[in-house]
Amino acid sequence: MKLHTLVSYLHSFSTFKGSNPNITSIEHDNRKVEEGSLFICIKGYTVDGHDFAEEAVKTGAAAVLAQRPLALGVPVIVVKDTQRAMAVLADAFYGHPTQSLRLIGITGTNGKTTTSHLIEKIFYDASQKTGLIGTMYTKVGNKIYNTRNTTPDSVTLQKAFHEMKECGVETAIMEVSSHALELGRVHGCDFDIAVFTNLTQDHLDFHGSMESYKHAKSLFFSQLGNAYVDGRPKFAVLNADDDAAEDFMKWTAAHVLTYGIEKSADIRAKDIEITAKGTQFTLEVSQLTRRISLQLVGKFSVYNVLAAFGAAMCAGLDPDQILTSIEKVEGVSGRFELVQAGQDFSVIVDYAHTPDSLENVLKTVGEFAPKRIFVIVGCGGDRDKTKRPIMARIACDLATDSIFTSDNPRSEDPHQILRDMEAGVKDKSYTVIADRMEAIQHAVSEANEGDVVLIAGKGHETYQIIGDQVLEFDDRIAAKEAIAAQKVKKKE
Ligand SMILES: CC(=O)N[C@H]1[C@@H](OP(=O)(O)OP(=O)(O)OC[C@H]2O[C@@H](n3ccc(=O)[nH]c3=O)[C@H](O)[C@@H]2O)O[C@H](CO)[C@@H](O)[C@@H]1O[C@H](C)C(=O)N[C@@H](C)C(=O)N[C@H](CCC(=O)O)C(=O)O
Ligand SMILES: Nc1ncnc2c1ncn2[C@@H]1O[C@H](COP(=O)(O)OP(=O)(O)OP(=O)(O)O)[C@@H](O)[C@H]1O
Ligand SMILES: N[C@H](CCC[C@H](N)C(=O)O)C(=O)O
Ligand SMILES: [Mg+2]
Repeated sequence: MKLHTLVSYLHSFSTFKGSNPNITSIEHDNRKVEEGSLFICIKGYTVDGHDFAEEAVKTGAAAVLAQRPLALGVPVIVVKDTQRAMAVLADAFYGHPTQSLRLIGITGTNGKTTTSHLIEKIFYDASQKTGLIGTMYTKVGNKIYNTRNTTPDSVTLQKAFHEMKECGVETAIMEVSSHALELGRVHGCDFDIAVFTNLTQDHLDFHGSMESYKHAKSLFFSQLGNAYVDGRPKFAVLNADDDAAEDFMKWTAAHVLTYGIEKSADIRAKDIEITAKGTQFTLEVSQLTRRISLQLVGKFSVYNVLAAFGAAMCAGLDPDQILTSIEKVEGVSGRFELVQAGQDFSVIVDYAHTPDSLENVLKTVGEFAPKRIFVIVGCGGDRDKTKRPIMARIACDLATDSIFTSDNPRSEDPHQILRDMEAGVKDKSYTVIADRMEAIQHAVSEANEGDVVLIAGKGHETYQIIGDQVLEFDDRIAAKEAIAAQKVKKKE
């Protein structure tokens, strides 16, 4: 696309004179620039992209978009907000892919990954070609790409949608994080269905307060558009049991479908029965009442299922077909995942890394655990510090044995993170073992027949980030190794 054509999509920019090169790609990282790229300078939290513009031009950038004039020998377009302009340009450069894709987004503190995987499974079973973007990976047709962020930056995002279009994807499902909403990563995405799971404490380091965290989430619904846009219906699927839903309902002009367990809702679950192997409940929606048998465990899983069901209903899928798909789902990687290594106690790996998710998962375990519950839990470094003492208290209140350990300390001192956790439980007993492998070994060596060991926080992650190092670490493998070593020890 020619530079002048591309730039014409921007509403306002400082006039520039100069050549009209062909733009071959859009990049905001100079290390990815190729001959003919448009390099976009982003002022980040760590560095300022403007400092890399010269390097980008040396590598072949044909033009630069910046927030201030730069003398570079290639056309420089100046805008007030390059982050916002990047979203507009990426959407245009890739041919507005989401205008002709069914796009379903899921936001909320917990349950985004699980719900998005459920929705993807439903559409896949309905013989649709699907795309998925989220915490675990980006899937385009049959191809899988690793992701750095739950919701990638606007260029990566639009590029993925474009690729989806190229390979015939009809429905794209994506997680929409609050960071993405705040930073405009999803500007330019034409969502058809916006799903809300819940709003509880997390990310206060970034948003500052629950109020502004909620505001970021609300943008998803207020920006959804009218009930019909170009003849396409727009839907907000909201969790009626979460207080925030009432406001989101007011702030969206789209059609609203609610789901819930406690309060009255369009889609309702009743008579829930939870066992270690699954969950049963009765689903009520308009004319349909059906007993559902899930392989997923916990009340929170019921919420995710209701949300996924609601989204699929909005897309016009057959309710019976949707429910058949849902009942077949065995689980999502790293979410309440059982580790079986021949031991006589249960080991569960789960991604609970917020107060609410930890409480939910421990209460769920409490529903069926006959004996002791060991929980191994840590809190991420460079993330919301205020959740640390709260998570420690939840662990001590709901488990019989709490072991505090490290969960991606990143640039922080792991011992300081542990001290922050301990501040919440001065009156309780617990064990602190900073090394995660040792913490798992400790729990495994203490657990007896019928006990449950819950390893929380890292779920599907296959790494431990300590300082700048990303070390290989997988809770599932660690647990298996610990169990095997324990068996050898017992034999000796
Ligand atoms: C706080 C935050 O969101 N940071 C994001 C931000 O990083 P940053 O502002 O530090 O970027 P930076 O390093 O200062 O770089 C500024 C600019 O210079 C460019 N640059 C940089 C270095 C260089 O050598 N050359 C160069 O051109 C960069 O490409 C960038 O355009 O922009 C990066 C590129 O888009 C993101 O990957 C990064 O996410 C980091 C990894 C992160 O940890 N984000 C978390 C907090 C986050 O966003 N989480 C949510 C999910 C949470 C949930 O699921 O609950 C998410 O959506 O992932
Ligand atoms: N609906 C829910 N309500 C509360 N807790 C939930 C819910 N669904 C899942 N959880 C808990 O939260 C953990 C994370 O779930 P999931 O990965 O689906 O959430 P997420 O919103 O994608 O998280 P992230 O923001 O880190 O990407 C699960 O392992 C489980 O413990
Ligand atoms: N999306 C979350 C994931 C947290 C996972 C946990 N293992 C941690 O590192 O804190 C975040 O980036 O805050
Ligand atoms: Mg996720």
